[in-house]
Amino acid sequence: MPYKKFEEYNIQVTDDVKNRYKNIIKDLGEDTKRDGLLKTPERAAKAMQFLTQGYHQDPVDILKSAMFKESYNEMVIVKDIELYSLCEHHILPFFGKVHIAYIPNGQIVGLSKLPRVVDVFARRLQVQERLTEQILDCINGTLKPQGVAVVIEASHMCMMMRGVQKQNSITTTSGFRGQFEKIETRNEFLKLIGK
Ligand SMILES: Nc1nc2c(ncn2[C@@H]2O[C@H](COP(=O)(O)OP(=O)(O)OP(=O)(O)O)[C@@H](O)[C@H]2O)c(=O)[nH]1
Ligand SMILES: [Zn+2]
Repeated sequence: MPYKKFEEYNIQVTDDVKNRYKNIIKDLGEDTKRDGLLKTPERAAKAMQFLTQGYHQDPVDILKSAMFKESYNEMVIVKDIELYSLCEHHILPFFGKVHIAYIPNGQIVGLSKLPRVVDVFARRLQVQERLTEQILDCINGTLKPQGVAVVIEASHMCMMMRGVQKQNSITTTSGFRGQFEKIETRNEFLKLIGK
């Protein structure tokens, strides 16, 4: 979509979501005319648009914008990438860290593009398992490295603030492609990220 059209669409979405939030706040028992709540529907709408902006971004374009020919063919690891996403079952946050490694196959990628790809997929309604696979498949399919590995460690607010109310459980998911399917390479990566 051209940028101007997208901006117009975005303003329309803010307006629609804002009106729905106003009803939700009322239904939940609050007074929407209370001073502190007057702008809340609009703020909440904009916050949710920010947190789901990944639907309108292309992670393949992001990677392709900074791929460079290089002969380096050892493991590249970017670890401890902060993650904030929304669980698709409760629309509550889950958050933690992502560790990514790849072994180049003639091309390297600008390092910042890896966290950017994480954000594109994280800023959608997600489950941790699918998020892990989407990051993995995007890097594998675009950069075509000799191998790629992704590990995510996250805490889910839906298990903390409500439901089972467990404060200290951490969920780990992982995925490995290419060279990382070999146990020695996978173990080297896990050792380097301290696992
Ligand atoms: N596999 C997976 N499950 C998730 C994720 N985020 C939240 N969930 C789970 O999704 C499940 C939804 O289960 P339901 O029984 O339909 O929902 P619920 O009644 O709210 O469940 P409780 O959370 O157990 O109270 C829960 O077990 C959540 O813990 C995720 O990223 N991956
Ligand atoms: Zn949840």
